[in-house]
Amino acid sequence: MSSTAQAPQASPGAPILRARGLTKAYNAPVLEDLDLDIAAGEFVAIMGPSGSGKSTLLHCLSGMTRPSSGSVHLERTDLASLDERRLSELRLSRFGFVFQQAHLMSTLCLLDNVVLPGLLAGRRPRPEVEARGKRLMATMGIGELEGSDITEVSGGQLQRAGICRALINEPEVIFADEPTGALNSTTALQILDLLGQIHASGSTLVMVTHDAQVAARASRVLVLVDGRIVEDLDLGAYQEAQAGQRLEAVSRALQRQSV
Ligand SMILES: Nc1ncnc2c1ncn2[C@@H]1O[C@H](COP(=O)(O)OP(=O)(O)OP(=O)(O)O)[C@@H](O)[C@H]1O
Repeated sequence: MSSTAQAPQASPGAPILRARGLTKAYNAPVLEDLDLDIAAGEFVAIMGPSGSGKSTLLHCLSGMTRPSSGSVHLERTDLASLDERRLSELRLSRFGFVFQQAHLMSTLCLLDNVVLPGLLAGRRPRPEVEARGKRLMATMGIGELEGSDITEVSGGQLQRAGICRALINEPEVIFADEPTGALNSTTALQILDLLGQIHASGSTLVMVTHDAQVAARASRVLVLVDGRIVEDLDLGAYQEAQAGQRLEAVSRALQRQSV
């Protein structure tokens, strides 16, 4: 087991995620010396032009990609201090992932797909994991589809199952990359409502989106341009009901950056 470098003792209200000097380059620089704190319970939307580094930022924050330099801490744990096995355990047990496509396994029924990360984590007995999977599927409105093959259900139902799978290990942070990008507008709204409920229940949510209307659901919007955060907008100042004002604030921030 590798040693786990730890940051100084976290104080109350300390960020759940903290990036310092985060830099990532492939052939060219993608993220440049980025500092970011995300507090527990925040719903952060990451926006910006195509190629600005949104997905790369999400991947670095979630330990899917290692930064070229700089650090990412989950509470007191420095992700860079973990070897691949420990990093993968951390991702499995403490993070949940929702992608544009649910990427479910075609050889498993929906329930078996949902519970798979719970079984892999090995923290709870199978019956307990299955009971949680069934509860999640019922909450997400797909309880009757437990035994269904993934080819028998709609894109929205697949995405609901993908969200259940992301929640199976009760993650501290849920990362979503364009979670509604492949859905029609009605289904997208339903999925956004579900993500909103998950946030309202206390989860931390970090979501990449191209869509200002989607970002307006967040409590905070980051605008990324050329790998730098050029706008950090607090939407928490607006009440939930002030949807129009939230959307205008996001649109103004994007216009300032000509995104
Ligand atoms: N694995 C990789 N190998 C090489 N280059 C990469 C890799 N991942 C991303 N890039 C490059 O990094 C840059 C930023 O990509 P990224 O996907 O983070 O941007 P984005 O803002 O999410 O874009 P989009 O909105 O189009 O999805 C792009 O130029 C991309 O080609």
